[in-house]
Amino acid sequence: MDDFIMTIEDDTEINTYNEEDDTETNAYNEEENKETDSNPPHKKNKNSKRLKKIDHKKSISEDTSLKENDINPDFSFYVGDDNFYNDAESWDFVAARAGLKPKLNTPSKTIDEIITNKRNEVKSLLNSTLKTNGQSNSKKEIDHDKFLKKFDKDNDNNTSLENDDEIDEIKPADDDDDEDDNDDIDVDSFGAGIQCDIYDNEDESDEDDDDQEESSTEEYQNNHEDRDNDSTSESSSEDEYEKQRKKEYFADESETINCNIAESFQTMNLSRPILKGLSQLGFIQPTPIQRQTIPIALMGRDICGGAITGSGKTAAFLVPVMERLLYRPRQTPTVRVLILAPTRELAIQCHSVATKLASFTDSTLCLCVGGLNLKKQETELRTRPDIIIATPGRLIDHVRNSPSFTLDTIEILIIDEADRMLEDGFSAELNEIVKNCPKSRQTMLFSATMTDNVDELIRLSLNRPVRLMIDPTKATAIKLIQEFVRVRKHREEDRPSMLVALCKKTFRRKVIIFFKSKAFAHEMKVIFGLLELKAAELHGNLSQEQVRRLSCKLFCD
Ligand SMILES: Nc1ncnc2c1ncn2[C@@H]1O[C@H](COP(=O)(O)OP(=O)(O)OP(=O)(O)O)[C@@H](O)[C@H]1O
Repeated sequence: MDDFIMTIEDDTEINTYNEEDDTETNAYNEEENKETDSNPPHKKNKNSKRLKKIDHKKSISEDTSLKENDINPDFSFYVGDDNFYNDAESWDFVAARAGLKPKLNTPSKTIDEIITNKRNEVKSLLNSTLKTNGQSNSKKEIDHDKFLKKFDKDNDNNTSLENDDEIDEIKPADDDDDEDDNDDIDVDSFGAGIQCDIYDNEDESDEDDDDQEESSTEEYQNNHEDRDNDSTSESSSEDEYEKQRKKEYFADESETINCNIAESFQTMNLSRPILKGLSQLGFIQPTPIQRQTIPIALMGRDICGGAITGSGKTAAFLVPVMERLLYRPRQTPTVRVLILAPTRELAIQCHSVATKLASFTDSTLCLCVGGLNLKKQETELRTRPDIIIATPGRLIDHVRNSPSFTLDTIEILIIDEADRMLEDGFSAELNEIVKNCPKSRQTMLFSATMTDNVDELIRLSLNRPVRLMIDPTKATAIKLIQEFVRVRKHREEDRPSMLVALCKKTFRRKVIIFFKSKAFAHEMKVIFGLLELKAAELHGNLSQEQVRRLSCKLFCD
């Protein structure tokens, strides 16, 4: 969408061209023209003589009248400072501006309008081609593959759609052996329900094997095995070392064994206002992560919690926080709890659960995320709310720029989606926040794929955290079936066309596709639109209003 908007904005810039400037230039040119007319005649003559000479040589076999028409004997080519502004004579914006004006006055189009126009254009083009080929009687659907090819050409895009046959040949990974025999045809395998670790191992060796000559295969395999053995023994000693480090870093399980007994919210010794808040949320029984986390968090221990998406991690950290806040000293308002989330959507979601949970308490909350009014937030922060729910960027903005706002009083630091926060994009911000919080705080990390990499966690200066991994053997939700399509390196350019084919033939409804970049997501949205596949894009370049409209559309339809 941005590409199109930028195009329109470029035009707008041209529109700012000053009429007065232009008039001045024209006036100036007229004067210059007069001066040019009065150029010394001898130079003209010299040039015309030279031209005539050349002309004479060339035109031996040509008609004389034609020659005279082609070459104007009065033409002069004089390169000198005086004549510099001669160029300006032809530099007339009138025509260009006249061409631009109607464009500029038209309202800017939405991406969907642009897609529809483009689609119609190509449709009519295809129809007319079919008619001229005498195939107009076949009222079949437009061949979308051809259409995409046409689109590719139009846009000089590197997306090239192969024949449908190729997509038909996507096979389960079990057929990998056959695939090697016929590499050109069946280069991509479709592995239904195959575990990823199998895929990973085979992928590497397959690619290597393809390039190996018969004679060198044995040697290669031997080397490979040797290397494997070496790396296995290395990794096993590394494992031992890591295990030891983890043992020293994390709290011993025996320390917390007595805590894992709470079967219901009532047996967790929670206060009435919290129990009321829970029942208002409709939470009757705690989920496994809540059952394990709440009692340990209430003891003030640091926690590294990992549980699958949708397992109730938010309430797992909010309940002990709310409970502890009931016993806080109330003389001076103080910011005591900081909850960090990687995105504003997650922060808003967390804030909404926290608000409901706190509705029977006197705890105060503040949402501190990008997109909201900075001044308003600053005023809210000055009231010293008990809990701040924030995204790292906006919080740092306040730490640096809001006078009198500090993190010195934080007693509990919670990092939601900690694995994402530990990624490079957030690491500098996270370090700065952690450095600004007091060392004596309680720290809790939660994530669906919680890391237990000691090196990463050391940065967050946890104090012998308790590791709570619910169902660590199951990396994903139980009902989730994972399949994969393998795209070989030399077929990378076919990735978009494969995706389109999958969405047209196999997964036709309610599909979410994740891309590595906003640009790619946008590009695919355009391609889908042109192919009459209903699709919407959702990424950080959209305004809050666009996201809200899209959410309504997605979830209310
Ligand atoms: N004890 C409970 N009883 C009933 N429903 C619950 C309970 N705890 C959480 N839920 C509901 O389960 C859903 C998922 O909860 P939540 O968002 O906290 O999960 P999560 O593990 O944080 O997921 P994500 O990783 O996507 O953030 C929410 O709709 C929430 O209202």
